[in-house]
Amino acid sequence: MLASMISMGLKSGGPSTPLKQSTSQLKTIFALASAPGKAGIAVVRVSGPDVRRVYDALTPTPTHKQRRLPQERVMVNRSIVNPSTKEVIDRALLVYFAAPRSFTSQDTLELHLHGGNAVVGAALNAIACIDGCRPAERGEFARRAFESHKLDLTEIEGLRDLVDAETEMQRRLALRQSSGAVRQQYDDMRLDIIHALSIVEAVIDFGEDEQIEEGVLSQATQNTRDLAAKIEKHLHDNRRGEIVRSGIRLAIYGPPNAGKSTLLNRLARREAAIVSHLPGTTRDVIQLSLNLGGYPVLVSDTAGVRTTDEEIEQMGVKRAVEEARQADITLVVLDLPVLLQEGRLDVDLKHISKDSIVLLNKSDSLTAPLNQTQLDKVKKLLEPFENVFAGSVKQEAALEEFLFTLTNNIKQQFDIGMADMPIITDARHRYHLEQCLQFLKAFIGTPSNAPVEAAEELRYAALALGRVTGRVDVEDVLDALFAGFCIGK
Ligand SMILES: Nc1nc2c(ncn2[C@@H]2O[C@H](COP(=O)(O)OP(=O)(O)OP(=O)(O)O)[C@@H](O)[C@H]2O)c(=O)[nH]1
Ligand SMILES: [Mg+2]
Repeated sequence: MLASMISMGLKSGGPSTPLKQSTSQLKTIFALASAPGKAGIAVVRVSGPDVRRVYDALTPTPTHKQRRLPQERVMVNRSIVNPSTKEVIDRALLVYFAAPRSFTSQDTLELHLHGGNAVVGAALNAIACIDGCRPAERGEFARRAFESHKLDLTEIEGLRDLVDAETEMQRRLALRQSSGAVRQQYDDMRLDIIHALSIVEAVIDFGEDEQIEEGVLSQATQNTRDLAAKIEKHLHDNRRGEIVRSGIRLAIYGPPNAGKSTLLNRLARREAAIVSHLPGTTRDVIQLSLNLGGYPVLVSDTAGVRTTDEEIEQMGVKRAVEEARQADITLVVLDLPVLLQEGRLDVDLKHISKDSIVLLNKSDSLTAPLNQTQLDKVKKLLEPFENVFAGSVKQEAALEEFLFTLTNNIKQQFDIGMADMPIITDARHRYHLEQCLQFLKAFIGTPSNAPVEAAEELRYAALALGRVTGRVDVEDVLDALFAGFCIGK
């Protein structure tokens, strides 16, 4: 019986009541919402309790007409005036969003002005003179959206990432997160924990006697085990979400003179790095951002690795090794003719990940195409590397082919297909999810005759998940759950 009541309780447990407005929320805030500088349009956003007054002050109305805010969500054309001088600032389009149907949940007015610096400056000055208004702090509109429970932290982070997205994959990831899909998953997991917690709480209150249906507690433990396994799976996502969000770090690594900087320049389509026939040309790490197949890639060209007495070059080599160590992908570039001639690797690849891609460069300067014996020999030298390609960064077709392979490799490693999109896009999420998992494991390991301790572990687990979304009100939800119960009555 208890099980069915709990599920009823879960359904009836609606969202907790919104927070009371803080003093700062009682002020009306305003800011330029579009990018600063000249543009066709500039959008100024005003939000807070004084929006009606701002509208009245900025739009002159013939005395015989009653002042009225425009219909919500309908664009209207108005002359904007300076309330003190009555001078017309601009003829603009205005949209009104009535509370709570706005981004901040408060009354909001958007002014779509002509996007000139003087127009925007005059409009902002005019609003600043209206009582109760002040310029918004960084992120304050989003903060109000969060505080009014309109958005949770993951959705706000998603919005921030959507604005920052430079590539298609970043956009996809951010859009999914900003539209609440990630929040939903965390909320579901949190609800599972609270469900288990309510059962353990019932055991504490009433003991494991006839009032609690047999098997309910063991079912809750099993559900928690399933949840722990699910969280573990999320944590083992190869950090795809975090990496795609911040950019995949790709290090070009190899001995001097192999063509590393030439490759970087071809990728950048400009002379980003100095190229010369002299070994040891590159000393510092040279970085640039690229978009490969929709994935953001931060490419680093590094100094050629060799033993040297030259102090500056030694520093460069150290940096190169460090860069390869930190990279998500390493691209090893070797000089193929030299490799064939010397019959041995002229760079130590022991510490380089075996998933790295190896480019055997300068195939164009071979006197004859690679034969099978040579190929086998090279493969043996490069064991256990499997992603090995021969080509030349100086030949357009070969370079295109190599880029195609590289992009596919990136797609495979960092795939964020719609079906299996990672939910962790931030180290913050990972930290709290790891914490949650620890508490769940502690719960699973707690003996059944210690329900108080077990409940405590679940409570912490729910709090850890709540920290991801910014909802830490376990008690609220428990209250709502228990309101639907009739245990012991
Ligand atoms: N024939 C041929 N020459 C190449 C190719 N790639 C690079 N080179 C030449 O090889 C020389 C060295 O190229 P870099 O790109 O400076 O080599 P690097 O690996 O950056 O060298 P360091 O900075 O010294 O580590 C230059 O003269 C390039 O023009 C290639 O595919 N074919
Ligand atoms: Mg170089």
